Amino acid sequence: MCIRHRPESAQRVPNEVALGRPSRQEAEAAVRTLLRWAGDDPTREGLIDTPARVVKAYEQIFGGYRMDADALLERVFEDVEGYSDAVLVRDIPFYSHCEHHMVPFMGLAHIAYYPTKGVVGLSKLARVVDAFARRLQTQETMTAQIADTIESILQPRGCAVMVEAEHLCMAMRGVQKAGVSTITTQFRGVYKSDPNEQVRFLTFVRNPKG
Ligand SMILES: Nc1nc2c(ncn2[C@@H]2O[C@H](COP(=O)(O)OP(=O)(O)OP(=O)(O)O)[C@@H](O)[C@H]2O)c(=O)[nH]1
Ligand SMILES: [Zn+2]
Repeated sequence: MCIRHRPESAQRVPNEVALGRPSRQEAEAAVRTLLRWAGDDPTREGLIDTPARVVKAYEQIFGGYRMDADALLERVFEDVEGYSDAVLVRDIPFYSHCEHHMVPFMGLAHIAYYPTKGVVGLSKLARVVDAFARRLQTQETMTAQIADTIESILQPRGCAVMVEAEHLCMAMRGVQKAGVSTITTQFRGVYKSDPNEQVRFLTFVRNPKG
């Protein structure tokens, strides 16, 4: 097993101090404002604890801003008998929020990479998905960020990421089309240069579970 060390400058966590993060009290007051704007009374019994609950929920669903995705891939297992074929982790469920409406989009992520100097713990790939999903996102940005992190930290021969999701901002408001699926992909290394690798990836992703 080996742990890679990275320079501070390589870490990609937004700097909360530089962003001037508001206090919890300020965040709760903002929720009360939105409740009033929506037409309800934040002082009624059913809503009295809601601002605190919303802020607590935001800590989790936007917890990705405080996750260092690069660090999640630091530990590599080298003792795998020279295994060097693709590793594909598919059907990773995620929940994110679109940066345009702050409304959820959710779906599945599929990730493959060709290891070079050992393999990474499988759960860590799912954690990388969460690190980017738990932020305000576009699906395209999230897909690219996952691929960028795997490529820069693991330096694999190739890396493929596919994300398929439904955006509630298209289902419950606006154009109101439920059940629409959006698919985004990023192919790097051999997955970019060799169309056969893309086909193999898509075949594994689509292969029915048996
Ligand atoms: N490309 C992309 N678009 C997204 C994503 N999430 C939401 N959108 C779209 O962002 C667009 C925002 O469009 P705007 O015209 O600025 O906002 P709007 O008036 O609320 O648009 P409507 O949703 O059409 O009512 C919409 O077309 C959404 O469907 C995403 O992850 N990727
Ligand atoms: Zn949206």
